[in-house]
Amino acid sequence: METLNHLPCPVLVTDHLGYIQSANSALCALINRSEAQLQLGAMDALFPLASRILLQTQVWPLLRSQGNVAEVQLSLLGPGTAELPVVVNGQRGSLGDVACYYWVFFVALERNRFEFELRGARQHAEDVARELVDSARFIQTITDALPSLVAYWDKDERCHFANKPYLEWFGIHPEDVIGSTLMDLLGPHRYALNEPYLRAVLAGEPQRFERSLSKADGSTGYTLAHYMPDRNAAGAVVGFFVLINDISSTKAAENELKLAASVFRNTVDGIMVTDADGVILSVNPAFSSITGYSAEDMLGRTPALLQSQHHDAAFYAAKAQALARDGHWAGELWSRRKNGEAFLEWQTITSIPGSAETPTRFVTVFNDITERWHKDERIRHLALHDPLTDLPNRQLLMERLGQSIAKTEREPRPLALMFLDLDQFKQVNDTLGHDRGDELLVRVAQKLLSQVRQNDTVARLGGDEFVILLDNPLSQDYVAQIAARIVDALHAPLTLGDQQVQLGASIGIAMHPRAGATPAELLKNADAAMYTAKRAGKNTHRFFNAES
Ligand SMILES: Nc1nc2c(ncn2[C@@H]2O[C@H](COP(=O)(O)OP(=O)(O)OP(=O)(O)O)[C@@H](O)[C@H]2O)c(=O)[nH]1
Repeated sequence: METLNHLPCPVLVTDHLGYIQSANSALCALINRSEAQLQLGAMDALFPLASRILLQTQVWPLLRSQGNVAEVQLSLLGPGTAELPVVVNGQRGSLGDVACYYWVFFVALERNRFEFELRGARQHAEDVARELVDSARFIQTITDALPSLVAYWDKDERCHFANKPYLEWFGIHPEDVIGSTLMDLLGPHRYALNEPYLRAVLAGEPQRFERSLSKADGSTGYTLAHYMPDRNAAGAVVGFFVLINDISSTKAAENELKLAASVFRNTVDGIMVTDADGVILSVNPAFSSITGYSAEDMLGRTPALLQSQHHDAAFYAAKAQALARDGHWAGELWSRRKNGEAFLEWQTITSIPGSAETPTRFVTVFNDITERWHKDERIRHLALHDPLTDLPNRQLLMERLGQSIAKTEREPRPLALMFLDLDQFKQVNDTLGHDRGDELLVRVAQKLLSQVRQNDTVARLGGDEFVILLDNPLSQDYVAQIAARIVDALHAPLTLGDQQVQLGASIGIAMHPRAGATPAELLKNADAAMYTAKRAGKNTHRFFNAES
């Protein structure tokens, strides 16, 4: 019975009649009796009357029939007259071959404390469990509301947690995800792609990688994934957290930006970005190669640095006004390179309206069309000039004549048209050759130009026929003087190679408007007057006279 003494609660062993076989030290201490005093006495003696009645009427019958009783509230006689409330549990047992009964007492006070502690522990466990449930729900709710995909996988690659976006991305039912493996989720192909990162994170290395990731709906998103190792208290990796962000739109925007930056760098068009005050914020390499100004030259300056002398202040003012009104301007513009050379550009300026976050910007895109302009000019020139002498041809002469006539309608003034034909030119060709004839025609052109003013026109109609348009000559006498001067100048001997040549010229003059109101009329009548001069003996001039 020694073992009973190790028990912290009071214990009594009786025979089937209730005689005490043994009592442990906890019981002896409780009721302040020695075991010897108790030995072989009736257990009833340990209880006050009320408890004894309960024992005999309730407890023993139950114990005999069932073999045990539990949680019976009785009182023990304590030291003096004290009654100690106890809770009694009885259990049938045996000592060798003899049946016996074990009685275990819980002192109510202790029992209450124990129960209190037990209740407290239970409450605590419930609270912890509730907290766990609450925190799981909290995490689930929070992560479900995130745009990111969140999951947790253990070291065996089994899923313990996945938020709603994660489930939706992969098209998994919430019930199916917990416990499923990564291989189940990803399939062999995607698993193989992810495997290096899995190995690395399970080896304790956080992973960050970008990847196209197909969705359950068949579309593909561009993602940025993070794998973060989860370690236990001992530092061993027990799983890993997954955080995936869909960065498709950021990536697309990034790609657009990259493309725009690449266009900015590589386009052959010059690009200049200014702020609302026209201060240059950036220029591209093509800008520098066209203008000769580096980015360092231009940043912080204004485009005024490029202005040429080709346009007046009104031009620039009109351009600024159109830009302010329409947010856009396009046109040709002469500008100046760093080396001072003028160049023609085709320029487009677009204003990019600002917002609260972004200020207004002006983007100027231009290309150098000087060369094309020169080519066009050359073509235009060739179309309107005589290739041999470079004098205006018939078409240009008629245009200018038309313009001059139109001008006289606004501000009346005299116009004289001289038709000049060389005398005996054929002979030059015949005797000196066609090349010498050409040379002579060029010399004649030069002589004619030297006889007239800047705003007069000397044209060659072809062969040895020239026309001179005198714009606003002082008088008919003045015209006659010029004609005589020209005849004299052409009559002066010329040296062609080693030959001396003396030419003559016949000039017919039509005065506007008397000798014709239209270019064609004037030309026809000047031609007629020239024939009159030829008939009069050549090397002279005649005015057109309608009566003659
Ligand atoms: N060298 C050269 N000769 C030309 C050119 N175009 C026309 N001719 C020649 O110029 C001559 C002009 O003819 P005409 O005006 O009838 O001859 P002309 O000898 O001046 O006769 P008159 O005017 O009556 O004095 C012709 O012999 C043409 O072949 C040219 O571009 N170069």
